Amino acid sequence: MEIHYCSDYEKMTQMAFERLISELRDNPEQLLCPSKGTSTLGLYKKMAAHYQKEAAIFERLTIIKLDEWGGIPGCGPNSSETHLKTYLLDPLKITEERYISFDSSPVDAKKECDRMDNEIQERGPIDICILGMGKNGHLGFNEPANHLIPNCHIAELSPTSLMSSMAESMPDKPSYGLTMGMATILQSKKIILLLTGEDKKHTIKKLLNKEITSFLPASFLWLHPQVYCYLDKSSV
Ligand SMILES: O=C1O[C@H](COP(=O)(O)O)[C@@H](O)[C@H](O)[C@H]1O
Repeated sequence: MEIHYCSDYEKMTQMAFERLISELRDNPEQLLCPSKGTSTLGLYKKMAAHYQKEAAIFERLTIIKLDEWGGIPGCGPNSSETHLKTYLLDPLKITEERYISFDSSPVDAKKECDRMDNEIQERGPIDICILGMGKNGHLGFNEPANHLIPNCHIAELSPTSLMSSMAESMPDKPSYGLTMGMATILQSKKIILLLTGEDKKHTIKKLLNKEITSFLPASFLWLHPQVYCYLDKSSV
């Protein structure tokens, strides 16, 4: 993991943005997997603003959703779908055929995960995965546990996830999560990890110890050869 210590959130976002833009200029035909959340939001806003200057680098981009809250309406204000649509899909004019996504309220959640695995099989691997990390060290909805799951799966949401700002504002709580598994994430060719938040200090410190454990899913990123981690210094 290549760690870049940044003075604040803005600097962290700018550095990640420059890396991503340079990757897209080198090859605009990429499968990008962006996570939801506040850590990555600044980066998405910069990408949206940049579309006005250099639309061509986004015209062959395909986006795949990392995770989704299960059992809530996809078009509702708190879904990952709405988050991605507002901050990436609409501003970057990503057409339907260039978007792959978990349905938030499928009739059969297991079948929905199998469908996503097939999509990844056919159209993957992910070129660039953009990750934040939960307060408890989760990636997507791969929550700390004594074992982790490789492929797309139904996740039991941890109290930390259910207390996140996104979930807290939901009138009806999600009953489960739909997420890519750890193997799918780790098969990404490149990973950009954004770490920020006073409330994550303790977990970030543990991550920097380089001890790989299923109780800190983000620690598995130490096994990947190309992780670019941008760390907001106010979080260490
Ligand atoms: O629940 C989640 O949280 C992390 C981090 O969210 P943030 O708001 O603290 O940045 C997010 O990256 C992950 O995709 C999501 O499942």
